[in-house]
Amino acid sequence: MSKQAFRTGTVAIVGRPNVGKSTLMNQLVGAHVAITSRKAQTTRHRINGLLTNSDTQYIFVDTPGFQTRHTNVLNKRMNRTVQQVLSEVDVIVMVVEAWAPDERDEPVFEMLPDKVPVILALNKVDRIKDKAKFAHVLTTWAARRDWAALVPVSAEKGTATKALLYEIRKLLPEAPPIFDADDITDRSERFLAAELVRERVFRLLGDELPYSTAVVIESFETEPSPQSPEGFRRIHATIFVDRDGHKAIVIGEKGASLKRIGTEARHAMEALFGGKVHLEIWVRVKGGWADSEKMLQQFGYE
Ligand SMILES: Nc1nc2c(ncn2[C@@H]2O[C@H](COP(=O)(O)OP(=O)(O)OP(=O)(O)O)[C@@H](O)[C@H]2O)c(=O)[nH]1
Repeated sequence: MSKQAFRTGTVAIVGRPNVGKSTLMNQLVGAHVAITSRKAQTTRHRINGLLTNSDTQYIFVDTPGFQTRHTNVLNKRMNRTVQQVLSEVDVIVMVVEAWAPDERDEPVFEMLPDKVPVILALNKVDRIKDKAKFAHVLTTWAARRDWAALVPVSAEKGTATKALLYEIRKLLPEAPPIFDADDITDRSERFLAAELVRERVFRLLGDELPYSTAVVIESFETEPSPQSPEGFRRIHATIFVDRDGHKAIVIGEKGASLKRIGTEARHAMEALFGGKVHLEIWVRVKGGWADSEKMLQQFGYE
């Protein structure tokens, strides 16, 4: 049998909050996920995860801060960024909940570009009881646009996620891999953990905090865990800012920003490291850090 041509391409996973995007991403990329913010400079977009197997490299790109709930100026601008990213990927996977179309899916649906193939992943099928109703949901979605495929999945149980990868592969261009499969193994988990927190700070607050933050991992402990062979990690990080005003921005109203940074960074760490993570983040003001060579070294910027 002749060997299949290698395929490499970019994939964006979109969907309204809580439909299971992170869970799906974790299932798809498994242990091979790589957050490679430095590497990301070699492609046009930031990378959320990477899966390389014998014939395909899936590059899952980040769609920063897609917001449907609030429509302030910043969010509108961020949504334009999302649209830009979506128009440039090879494949889009739109995730919805399988039991019924939901009007909250509409803003995401409306953002889908015409020129990029879109796969509809109907997630959480493990909770489907009424098969006839589900068939109706499928037909309703099928009529809405020319989907590349409709794939019922359970991100949580891992049902049909292989089928989804198969459908994605079909739509990727023939090309050699961009990343080595194990390119990041020389990066310590500690380093990656700091990058993940920093990435979230930039992703959520980048416009307000240009380059004035640094992240230091104060402690990083891995304990054995009966629930997971990869262990349980306790990570304590500090976000350094150089002004009190910036500290307030990072923390946000009633701590909302910091909470979101923590939750998203923790999800990303769990995807990357494989086991559960307990993440604690503090914000400290350290004036002028960006000008101090000693501090820069301490923060890992040579
Ligand atoms: N029953 C069931 N629950 C699922 C499945 N996939 C995800 N969930 C649950 O749905 C909830 C949301 O999952 P997430 O992966 O955090 O969803 P998300 O779309 O990334 O959410 P945001 O980060 O808010 O955008 C979690 O409680 C998951 O456990 C599934 O296949 N079946």
